[in-house]
Amino acid sequence: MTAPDPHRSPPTFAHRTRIKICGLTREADVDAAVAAGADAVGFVRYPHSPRHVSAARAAQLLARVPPFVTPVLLYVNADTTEIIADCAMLPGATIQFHGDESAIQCADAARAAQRPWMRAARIPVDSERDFDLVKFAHDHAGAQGILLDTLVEGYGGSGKCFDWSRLPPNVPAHLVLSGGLTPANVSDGIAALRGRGRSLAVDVSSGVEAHGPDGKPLKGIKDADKIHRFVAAVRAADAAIEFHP
Ligand SMILES: O=C(O)c1ccccc1N[C@@H]1O[C@H](COP(=O)(O)O)[C@@H](O)[C@H]1O
Repeated sequence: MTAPDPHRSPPTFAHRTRIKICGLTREADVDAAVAAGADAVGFVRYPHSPRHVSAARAAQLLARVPPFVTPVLLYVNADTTEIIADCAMLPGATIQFHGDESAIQCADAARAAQRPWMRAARIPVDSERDFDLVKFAHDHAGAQGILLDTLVEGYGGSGKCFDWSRLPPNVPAHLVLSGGLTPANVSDGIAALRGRGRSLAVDVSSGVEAHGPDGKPLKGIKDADKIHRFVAAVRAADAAIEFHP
């Protein structure tokens, strides 16, 4: 066997941006997300969302998910008792708090449900309004990650972007970029956010949904081709930015 050359330059690694596909309501869409290589699949447990699924339906969908793909349950101002009951039915799920919950409410509910949790930071689009993401990350230090979404009426899933360039350069948290991502813009989002947090993941819902014959989005119905193109765009962005340890 040849001895390794000590003068060879160290290997370079392409960073792997993790991917969550959210708002799944159908078996075919869960299968498409998994087949495309998604790391996480999201189920909306907010009754006012057009993508809402019951806990029983989430359990049916989750039953198809293979090992090493993380289910995520999205809540908006839900009761802790509901979250605990869901988590008892839905093994291995991470909790995503996407409403007006305080940091203490998030931490207490997640502790009671014995699950890791993410907190959505809802960033204003209005450039006059500041959002202190570093303070937000400190306030939610118990969160596994901070998910960045656009501040909209109706809490989320709007398909709208915020201005990525206004985020601070160093955020003491694992970041998940969401809000209006699509196969066309996700590589720009990754380039804008890479290196600003401890790690970077992306999350998409509207941007991989199907449209009806009238051109209107079919909320909760995904398009398998868009999911594949979204994942391919993320992988291409990763390959374009090499990471030197
Ligand atoms: O999907 C919803 O209907 C929803 C409702 C309430 C809060 C959050 C919601 N979705 C999440 O919002 C972000 C961004 O979504 P999009 O890609 O802009 O549509 C994402 O985490 C969704 O899961």
